[in-house]
Amino acid sequence: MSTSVPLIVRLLASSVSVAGRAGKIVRDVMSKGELGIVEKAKDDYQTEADRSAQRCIIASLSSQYPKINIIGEEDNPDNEGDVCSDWLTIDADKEVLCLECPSELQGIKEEDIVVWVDPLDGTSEYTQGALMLKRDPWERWKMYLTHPLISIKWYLSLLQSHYGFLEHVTVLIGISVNEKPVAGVIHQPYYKNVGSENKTGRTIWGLQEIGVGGFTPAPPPNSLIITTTRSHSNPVVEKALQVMNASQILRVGGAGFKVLQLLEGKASVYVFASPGCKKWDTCAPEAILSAAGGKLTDILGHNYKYGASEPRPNKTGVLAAVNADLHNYALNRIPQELKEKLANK
Ligand SMILES: Nc1ncnc2c1ncn2[C@@H]1O[C@H](COP(=O)(O)O)[C@@H](O)[C@H]1OP(=O)(O)O
Ligand SMILES: [Mg+2]
Repeated sequence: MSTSVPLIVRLLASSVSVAGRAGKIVRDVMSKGELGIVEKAKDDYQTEADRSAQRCIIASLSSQYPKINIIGEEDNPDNEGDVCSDWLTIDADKEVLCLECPSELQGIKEEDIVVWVDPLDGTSEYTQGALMLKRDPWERWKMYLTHPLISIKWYLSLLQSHYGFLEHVTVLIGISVNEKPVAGVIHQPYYKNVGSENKTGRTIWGLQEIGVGGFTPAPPPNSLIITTTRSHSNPVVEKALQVMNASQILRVGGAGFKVLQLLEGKASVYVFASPGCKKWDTCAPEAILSAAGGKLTDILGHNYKYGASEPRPNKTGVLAAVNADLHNYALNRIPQELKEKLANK
C-alpha cells in the first residue's frame, strides 16, 4: 500500500479489510459448533469467536502500524494464543484508499492514534443465535412433537427470532485521535446471510468531515422510534424509556447494531441509561454516526473521551440520535434525578 496515502485513510482502509476477515472467523467458529463460552463477569460472556477475531485484528493492524495504541475488549492473559498465518490481513479497501483526508487529520502520527476494538459486539445474541443454528433439525421437530402445547406458528416465530439475533452481531473498530472518535468500521458478519448464499456480511465505515460508506443512510422515521438493549435492562433503563413518549421501542442487541438502526432509518434515538457499555462498544459507532450528522454522548449529554488512559466503562450510559435536535429532545426528557443517580453511581 502506498505510504503517500495519508495515515488515517490507510488505517481506515486496513480496518475495513481486517473487519471482514474477523467476521469470517466469527462465522467459522459458529459453523464448527464449538463456541468455547467463558463467563468473564456476571452476564458478560466471551467465546472462541471473540478471542480469535480479536487476535486477528490486533495482529494484522499492529504488524502494519506498530506505534498505534490498540486496545481490545478481550485484552487479557487468557487471550494470548497463536495467530494463524491466514488471519494476518494486510489488504486495504480500495474505495476507502481513494478518500480525501480531513484537513484536521493531515499531519497526525501513529503515536497520536488510539484504536478501540470490539471483536464481537452482541456476544449474548451470538450465543443465543448459535443455540438454534446448532440444534439438529430432527431434534427441533422432536421438541415440537413432544410439546403439543407449542403451536407451529409459535415455534416458527421462535426459530425466526433466534436466527434474527445473529444479525445483531457486529465487529467494531473505532479510531480516535486526541481522545475523539474520528473514524470507524462496523462489520455485520450475518447481514441477511443466515441460510442464504451471501456469506460475506456487510461493512459500513465513517470518516469525520467525509461521511459514511458501505451503504446509503436513510432518513429517520416519521414518528419517534427508540432503540435500546434487549439483554441488559433494569428499572432505571426502563424509566428513561418511558419518559421519551416514543411511538415504538425496539429491543435489540449490541451498540453497533443499534447505531446501524439509526443510520438505516429504523429508529431515531438510542437510549441506554445504565453502565455496561465500554469504550470499544461506542468508539466506532460514535465515529460513524457523527460522520453521518448524528450525535452520541452519555445520558447527561457529555462526550466520552477515547484516550488510552481513559477508564474502559461508559458509566453514565449512552444517548445517541440521528441529529442534534432529536438528541437535544431526548436529553431534555430525561429527569434530572435520573441523571444524578447515574452520575453518582
Ligand atoms: N451489563 C453489561 N455487561 C457486559 N457488557 C455489556 C453490558 N451492558 C452492555 N454491554 C456491552 O454493550 C453492548 C450493548 O449492550 P446491549 O446489547 O445490552 O444494548 C453489548 O453487546 C455488550 O457488548 P459485548 O457483547 O461486546 O460484550
Ligand atoms: Mg461490545
